[in-house]
Amino acid sequence: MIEDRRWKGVYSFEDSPFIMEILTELRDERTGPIPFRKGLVKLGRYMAYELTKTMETEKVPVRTPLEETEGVLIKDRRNVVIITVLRAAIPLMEGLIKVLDHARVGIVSASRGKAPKFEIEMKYVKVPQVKPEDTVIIADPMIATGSTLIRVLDEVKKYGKAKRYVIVGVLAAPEGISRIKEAHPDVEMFVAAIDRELNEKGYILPGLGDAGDRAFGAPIRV
Ligand SMILES: O=P(O)(O)OC[C@H]1O[C@H](OP(=O)(O)OP(=O)(O)O)[C@H](O)[C@@H]1O
Ligand SMILES: O=c1cc[nH]c(=O)[nH]1
Ligand SMILES: [Mg+2]
Repeated sequence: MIEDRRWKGVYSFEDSPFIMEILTELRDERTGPIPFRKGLVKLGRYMAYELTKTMETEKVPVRTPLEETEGVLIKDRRNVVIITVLRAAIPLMEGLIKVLDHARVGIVSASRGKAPKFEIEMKYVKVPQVKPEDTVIIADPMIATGSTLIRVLDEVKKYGKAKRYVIVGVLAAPEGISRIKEAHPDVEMFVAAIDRELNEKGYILPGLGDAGDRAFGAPIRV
């Protein structure tokens, strides 16, 4: 996990060959929906494991069949809310919750409109009460213009003040990170990699394409 020099509290996993190998398969245009979803689940699991290294722990007594010794309890792992941003975060959340198995889960829908406005349509919001001891993890694989996550954070912050707000994603563009940090400076970000830029349609370059469509197929309008 490396903190990027450009922003405070923004980390990538470019130092982890295993996470980079999963990302390479996700980027590959030949990867179909089944391995794509499996890759997102794997990333969620390993990124959650890495995230536990940043959580508060305490020493606890434990009795083995032979004697009393000292063990560890990750206190913060008991106080997690995962916000799943439809659609593409569904498999990422499935991975995160394997490690953060005590998590309460909120679901929000967010659909980004076309360039140049990229208006966010948010029709469905089901979020649990957020408590002061909670770490709120917002799962969304793609952080492009940042509009989606700014809107999600504005919304989620209405449900109570958390100890930490943490975005977990796969790829982020520098433009999106800067906009999110400007609007919500308290937010930490953990992404597999930070890519170069956005194209004129708001897609991340080199990126992996449309994460929702690659995981679930392109929707049609009827
Ligand atoms: O940072 P932004 O510019 O706001 O873009 C990022 C958003 O775009 C994608 O969602 P999309 O609207 O395509 O919905 P989907 O997951 O249903 O495909 C992605 O999953 C993010 O939520
Ligand atoms: O590159 C991008 C940008 C937004 N949403 C995606 O799924 N991919
Ligand atoms: Mg999409």
